[in-house]
Amino acid sequence: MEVNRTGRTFLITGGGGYFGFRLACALLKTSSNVVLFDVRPPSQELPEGIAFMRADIRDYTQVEEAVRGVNCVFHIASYGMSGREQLNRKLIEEVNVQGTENILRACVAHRVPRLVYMSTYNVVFGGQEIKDGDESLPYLPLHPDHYPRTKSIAEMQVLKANGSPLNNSAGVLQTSALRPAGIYGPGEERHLPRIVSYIENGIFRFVYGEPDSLVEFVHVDNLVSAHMLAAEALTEKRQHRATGQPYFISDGRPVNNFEFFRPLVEGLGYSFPTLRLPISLTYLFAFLTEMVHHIVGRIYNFQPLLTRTEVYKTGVTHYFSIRKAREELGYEPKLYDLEDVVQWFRGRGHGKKHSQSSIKKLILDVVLVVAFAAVVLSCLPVVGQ
Ligand SMILES: NC(=O)c1ccc[n+]([C@@H]2O[C@H](COP(=O)([O-])OP(=O)(O)OC[C@H]3O[C@@H](n4cnc5c(N)ncnc54)[C@H](O)[C@@H]3O)[C@@H](O)[C@H]2O)c1
Repeated sequence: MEVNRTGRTFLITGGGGYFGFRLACALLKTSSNVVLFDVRPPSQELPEGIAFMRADIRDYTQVEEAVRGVNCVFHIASYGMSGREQLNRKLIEEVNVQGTENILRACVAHRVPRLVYMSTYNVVFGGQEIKDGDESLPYLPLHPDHYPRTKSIAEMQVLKANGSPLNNSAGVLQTSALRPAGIYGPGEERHLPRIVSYIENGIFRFVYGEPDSLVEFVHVDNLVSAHMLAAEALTEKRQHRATGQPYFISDGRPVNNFEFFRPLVEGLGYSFPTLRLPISLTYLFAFLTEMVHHIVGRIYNFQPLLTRTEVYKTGVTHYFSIRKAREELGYEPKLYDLEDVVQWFRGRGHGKKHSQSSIKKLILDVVLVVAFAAVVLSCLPVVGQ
């Protein structure tokens, strides 16, 4: 790893991921040195001025080495957000909780004055309806699964560490936490490829929940600007305005989850589904999928079609005010749509080219009908009680 330690140096944990790399490229334009810290390298080539360190936040020695000489840490690395990752409790705990402890300890020991933590909506949301919530909402006392529980613990650790005296009386550590909505943008690697594969494989045949249920998204570049503003707002120049504070960050436009993706479905040449299922039935289906994964997952760790958490994250209304971020950080989201995402997928050969064979379609229909019949049948004893 070759870094020029003169000038400002930013360390991005999880910098090999989609968001971390995008943030790094934006920071580079401000003539800063950037170090990416990740267990995997970014999928794109490293521009000059960005260094990559292959390392693990669970290893304190590696974290210590990375933070030396750094002015600000963006702590983005995490594990367990979606799909089968959500079911690996041990790794989720180690990366999200112990990893964050290591980062904070190393910042104090090596006199890093600023840290911005990438948190999530899910520290306060666990499937209950929230309309125009704000930062006064309490942390959810009981989390339905490990990812939000550990993100919540980590966020509390980060905000509690605010004001910690740095080693050798070199001032104090200033911290802030950003809680973003679901991230989208061209090249996004976590949600969009999975959604596109469901569309292309004919699995996206139904939507669920109420048509007027609302959720939120954030374009990657709006989120990048929020991170840069938060880091600025931890400096003396901005009167340490963001110190010890959490902020909800989104595009500021609540939307129905499935309607949000309509331009992607149609832009790739597919029809938007007309079948709408009750959320309770979909939840039960997700529960059964998780049960099957629990039994079969040790032999074949398949990607579950949907988990219960994903069902309520997409089907239950929850959106938050970005007023605090506007007022205190100066955050002003730009208007984006899914057009660049559609073009990104089209540019890589995606999009409907010919109609699916009727045999394949028939088999898929039968599989889906059987799966849902199993869900309905499994409800019957409960209904009869
Ligand atoms: N994707 C979203 O919609 C969304 C929404 C809200 C919050 N977030 C938060 O954004 C951040 C990025 O999330 P993501 O999952 O979407 O992106 P991601 O998977 O692209 O980034 C996470 C990165 O962390 C790295 N990482 C995992 N374990 C590590 C370890 N032990 N040591 C070092 N690096 C490690 C991964 O290799 C990966 O590159 C996370 O903190 C997540 O909680 C994401």
